[in-house]
Amino acid sequence: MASAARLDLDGNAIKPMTICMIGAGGFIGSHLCEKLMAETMHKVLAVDVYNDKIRHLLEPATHPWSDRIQFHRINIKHDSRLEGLIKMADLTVNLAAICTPADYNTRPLDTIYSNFIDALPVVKYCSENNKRLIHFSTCEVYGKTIRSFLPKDSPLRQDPAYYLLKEDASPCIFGSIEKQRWSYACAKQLIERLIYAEGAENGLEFTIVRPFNWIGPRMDFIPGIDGPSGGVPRVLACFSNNLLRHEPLKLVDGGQSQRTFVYIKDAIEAVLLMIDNPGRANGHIFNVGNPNNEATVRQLAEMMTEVYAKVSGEPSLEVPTVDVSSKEFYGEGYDDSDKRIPDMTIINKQLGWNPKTSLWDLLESTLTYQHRTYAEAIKQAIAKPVAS
Ligand SMILES: NC(=O)c1ccc[n+]([C@@H]2O[C@H](COP(=O)([O-])OP(=O)(O)OC[C@H]3O[C@@H](n4cnc5c(N)ncnc54)[C@H](O)[C@@H]3O)[C@@H](O)[C@H]2O)c1
Ligand SMILES: O=c1ccn([C@@H]2O[C@H](COP(=O)(O)OP(=O)(O)O[C@H]3OC[C@](O)(CO)[C@H]3O)[C@@H](O)[C@H]2O)c(=O)[nH]1
Repeated sequence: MASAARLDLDGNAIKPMTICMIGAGGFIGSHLCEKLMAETMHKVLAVDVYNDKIRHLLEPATHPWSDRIQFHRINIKHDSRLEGLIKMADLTVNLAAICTPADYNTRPLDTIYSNFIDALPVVKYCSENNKRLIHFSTCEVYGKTIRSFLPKDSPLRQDPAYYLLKEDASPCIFGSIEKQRWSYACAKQLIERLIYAEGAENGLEFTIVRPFNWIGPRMDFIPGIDGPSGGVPRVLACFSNNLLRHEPLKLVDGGQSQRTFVYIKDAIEAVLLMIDNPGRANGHIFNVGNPNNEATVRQLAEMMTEVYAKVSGEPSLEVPTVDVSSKEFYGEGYDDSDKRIPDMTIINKQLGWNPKTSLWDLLESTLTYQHRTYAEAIKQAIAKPVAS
């Protein structure tokens, strides 16, 4: 239970605030709502079109926090109630977005509208009403590394100067326009620039978060169980689905791309520090990731296979992975970030935050959750005769 006397990083008592959280029903939103209800006295106006992932917080009405969370089923594309909610709140956290790579090249218009156009009124209402904004961008704004353009045998490829991603120094390197994969990153970059300009010209108090592959329970959906059977979620859910169904994990273009993965619960600690320490967070762009948890997608697949066998007690397949081309998996216009390691200087200096959980440990708790939540439903779905 939350105690009233929480202190910020400078030793001052934190005053309870009202937070308008847009996209509260998603993966990150659900974890942030949980944290705010369990550990703070802040109030949340939770805005989303869905609430399945936060239903456990909304019902029953006897929860000790039930008067501190309200769900508003609103599509921010067209709902005049949004400005009123932002005005009512001290802080707006905007998480709403289309953010699954399978959509970027196949639904580029929806992707650009969602990540840029739909975010515009949120920025405008915050700026006009002098309200603080924490906006969720992405590590994808960095695009590809400089390293990826160096010859394969160049010794410079080992030099962090050519791959470490720094908020205030790294360039944003995207592919050509027909590589529609970059529609998302480009829309996110433009909204970042707009927010930054609102800060510079109109005094908007903002913080921009660039998440580096946050993963954990409730991420996306399992196709055919709690999402469309033909849907393609992000890699954690794709691989979980393969493991649950005893199918080989599909490695796109050989699984050579590299990512750093951070446990959602570690990352949420960083967001809470931003919420509670406006003096240290305002005006900053923060990388939030775990530089120690780097793996190629192939290594991730191998580790998830090993961890799943441990937590499920089921033996792994003899051939646990299969190669697939990106064109076959994602369609025309896909492209990829080669490597994503966050520089941690700014978040360390401003908020003293560091991630704690190793890749093995975070996969162990996440796959335990996936097995408990989905294994039985998958068994039943597989056993059900297909309707003719
Ligand atoms: N999870 C990550 O590792 C990661 C990495 C980089 C960036 N991000 C960013 O963080 C944010 C949240 O990501 P997530 O992983 O929780 O995604 P998510 O898809 O689980 O959550 C997004 C939520 O926004 C809601 N939403 C979308 N459009 C809406 C609209 N028009 N009106 C109301 N609600 C709407 C969705 O219903 C969903 O619940 C996104 O902006 C995403 O780009 C996340
Ligand atoms: O079955 C699969 C699914 C994916 N891959 C490859 O894994 C890499 C990571 O994929 P994913 O996590 O789906 O997405 P990205 O990391 O590329 O992009 C996300 O990063 C942050 C965010 O902004 C929001 O989460 C989003 O854009 C990738 O290389 C896939 O090709 C696979 O091999 N097999």
